[in-house]
Amino acid sequence: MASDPHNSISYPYHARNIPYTSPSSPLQTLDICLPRPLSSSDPTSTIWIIYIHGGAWRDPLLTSHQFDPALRILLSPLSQPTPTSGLGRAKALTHIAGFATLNYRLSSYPSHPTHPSDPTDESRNVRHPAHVEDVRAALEWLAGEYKVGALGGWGWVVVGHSCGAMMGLQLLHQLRDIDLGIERDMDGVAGGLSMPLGVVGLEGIYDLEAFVRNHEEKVYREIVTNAFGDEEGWREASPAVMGGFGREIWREGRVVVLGHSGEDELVEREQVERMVGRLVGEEWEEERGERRLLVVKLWGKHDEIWEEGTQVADAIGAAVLDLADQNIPFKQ
Ligand SMILES: N[C@@H](CC(=O)c1ccccc1NC=O)C(=O)O
Repeated sequence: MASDPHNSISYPYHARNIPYTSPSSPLQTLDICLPRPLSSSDPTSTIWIIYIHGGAWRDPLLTSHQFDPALRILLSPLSQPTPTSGLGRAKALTHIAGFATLNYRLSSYPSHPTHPSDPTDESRNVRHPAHVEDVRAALEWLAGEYKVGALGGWGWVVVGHSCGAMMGLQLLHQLRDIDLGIERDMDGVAGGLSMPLGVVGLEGIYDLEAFVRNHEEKVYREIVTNAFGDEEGWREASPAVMGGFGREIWREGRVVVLGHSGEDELVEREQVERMVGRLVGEEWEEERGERRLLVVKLWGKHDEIWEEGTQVADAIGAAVLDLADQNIPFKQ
């Protein structure tokens, strides 16, 4: 563990529960980890990783901590059993300046067995686009505070699990909408925040209509209606339906990693297939090229993916190493 002689901060440095809005609810907070002093992470060769947890937009027990197992693995890559994956992770870590894992306001969940939502608690009774607006607020805070996605600062990759994967892509829609009417400068930065260099989606939901149609259990319709209102808004919220990830809109985009496990008991494979179809239709390339789509097969159940952590770490590693191999400066 290194330490900084000037202010005795030790590394890896962790800061938790930082509010990113003002006023802020306990859910509008984020956790940060810096593997080394930022002065030792050059923005031309390092990026930030931003994690968005899952939990069907409503589960109060799934939080920013969902990223902790993967973070632990990424921070100590050589302590892992398989030397080859350890080496890959070690190399990936050299290209990471910081990690942020986000909390965001949730939709209601009055039937939760241990932590039911109270109708007077605004932070547990929101509807789309409030969840992703919180994610955007977190990014704006990171841009102001840490120069993530800011001019002269660091590029970033957004990573999400389940509904968090959908939110990562919806965030691009949000940023694009802010962009409309705003002149982009030479470095592609508008409104003080650039688009990400990449997206990693794991066990993701990408098409709400298909998600509800593909499951008989009525909880699926409940979850989606609760988070998005009635059906007329579902298509517009679904990244696999709406697209908008092509070169002309997402100019900075260079890598997308989509992972799905055949053992996922909650989210069906068709979700990732629809998203892949959309991206291929927008000129993302599976084999090679500068807009790379990596589709990875994962193992384990829906939540086992983040609980176990190695596959989250390796999907992030794959995105980071792909960016590094493209040999284009990461800088914003
Ligand atoms: N634990 C969640 C369930 C959940 O997360 C979920 C259920 C079905 C399909 C996807 C899910 N999560 C996506 O973020 C709940 O209690 O609502």
